[in-house]
Amino acid sequence: MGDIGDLLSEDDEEEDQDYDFLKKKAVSAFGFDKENVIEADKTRNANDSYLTKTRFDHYPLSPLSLKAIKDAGYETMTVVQEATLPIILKGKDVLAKAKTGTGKTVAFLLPSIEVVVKSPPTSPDNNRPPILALVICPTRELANQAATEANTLLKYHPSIGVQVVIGGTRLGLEQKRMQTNPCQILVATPGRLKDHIENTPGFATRLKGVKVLVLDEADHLLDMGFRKDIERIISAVPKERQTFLFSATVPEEVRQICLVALRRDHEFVNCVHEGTIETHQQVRQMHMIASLDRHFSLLYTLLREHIMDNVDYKVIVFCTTAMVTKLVADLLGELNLNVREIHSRKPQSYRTRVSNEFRKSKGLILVTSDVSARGVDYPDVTLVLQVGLPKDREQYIHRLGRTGRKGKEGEGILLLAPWEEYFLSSLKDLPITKSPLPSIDPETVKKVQKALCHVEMRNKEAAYQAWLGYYNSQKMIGRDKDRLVELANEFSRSMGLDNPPAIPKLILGKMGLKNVPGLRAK
Ligand SMILES: Nc1ncnc2c1ncn2[C@@H]1O[C@H](COP(=O)(O)OP(=O)(O)OP(=O)(O)O)[C@@H](O)[C@H]1O
Repeated sequence: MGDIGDLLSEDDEEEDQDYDFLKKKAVSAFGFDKENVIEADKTRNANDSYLTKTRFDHYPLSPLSLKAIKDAGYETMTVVQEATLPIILKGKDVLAKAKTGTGKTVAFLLPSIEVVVKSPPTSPDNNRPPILALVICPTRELANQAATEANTLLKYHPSIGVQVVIGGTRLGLEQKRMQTNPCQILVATPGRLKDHIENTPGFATRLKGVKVLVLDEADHLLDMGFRKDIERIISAVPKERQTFLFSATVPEEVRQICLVALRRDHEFVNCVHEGTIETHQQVRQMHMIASLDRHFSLLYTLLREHIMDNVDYKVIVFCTTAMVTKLVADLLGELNLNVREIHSRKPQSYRTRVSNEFRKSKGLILVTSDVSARGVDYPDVTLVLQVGLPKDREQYIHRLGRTGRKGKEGEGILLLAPWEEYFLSSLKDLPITKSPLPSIDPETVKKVQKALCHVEMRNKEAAYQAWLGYYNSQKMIGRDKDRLVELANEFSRSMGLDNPPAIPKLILGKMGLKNVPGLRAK
């Protein structure tokens, strides 16, 4: 993504759709009132455990799948698996809401594999063998992760194959793999799937065999810039199919939009009981308010304290954009912390390698943009630190959900500037408490300032431009352009710059910031 790409959030966010129009269209088309809402069994989940006592062999699943489940160490079903499997096995569409880290991937993969197992084998001379199950994920890491989980479950199904199509890899390589290897199950990111529909000979024919469509992180797929791609994908698969939409968050406005993908008699399985919180009780949530000029020193202090208190520390630091992520990673590296970075400006091979390394490691800090906000399953993360305004409440919840997985404990800190404090009103139902700021000794301030001097100027320029683009798109901040520029220049000073970097006129034009006082154009 070029410079302009940084003005958008990671996923090419488009202008918010006109929800009212879509809501009316969806409700009139499908009759929202037909939806049947099922609350997962409350009694089982009294202590907020993610596991039930129900064994997988309680259900008529393929013995080969059960064998793989046993090998994977999955002894009993999680709440969402127990709640959705019987409904899916009855052939119904499902919209499922369940907390982060509670096994949603297996919940949709297991029944998808059952559909494949029960489908008649394709004749070997069919050079367009049908793709029977299509799983859509919003990010590349998530697609790779879901494919890996699928392969775990397919351990004893040698004739069933999973393929992955994601951006950042050569289209031709993916075409070859899908042609030469079994591909009854395809896991894809929306943009790259659309590429194949439009450019891979015979691919559209193969999609006509789809019996199961899964939208993982469904609310994200339906509300961001993905919408058009998702609608294109839905039009490319048969209407006669089962559809599963899964997420840890299902905001009301998305409930309506889900109807463009689901049958009117679908079931809404809600594993987050009414009146309970959408985050995990065992995850301690704090927020801190500090002026921008203290953020880098505070971040360093908080990380050092966490490292000293947790020998097996494993930290994720979320930043607002790819370029701010790069700046923070460079700074923390200069401060000799053990840091890796993942964002959209890194090549896919690098992202995959770092993602796999972080999954297996402890004693590591991953600085990342929202490409790692949802779904990625990194075991034993001890702290999630969110620096600056999350895109919205849902993104805060998903980011926090990178810790506290599988019932484990965890910690979340949200670091905001005073003018970002309004965001907390969207979290008021969550157990997030205000934490006093740790004391920052003058030596630390000096050390951070010195480290900042070693961060390349072009990284600071890119971070400044991306910062401006991000906050320009946040309604509460971006609507007062003069104030936005004042705040951006405060951010510029926090990077140690005496003068804010100049920004190309074209970019300023795109942002609607031409001639705003305080900006330098080039
Ligand atoms: N029945 C089970 N028993 C034990 N562990 C399980 C079971 N099912 C899945 N898991 C494991 O639980 C972890 C979390 O699963 P998964 O990543 O699917 O969570 P999720 O609900 O999709 O989270 P998110 O909302 O963040 O996407 C994974 O490591 C997975 O292997």
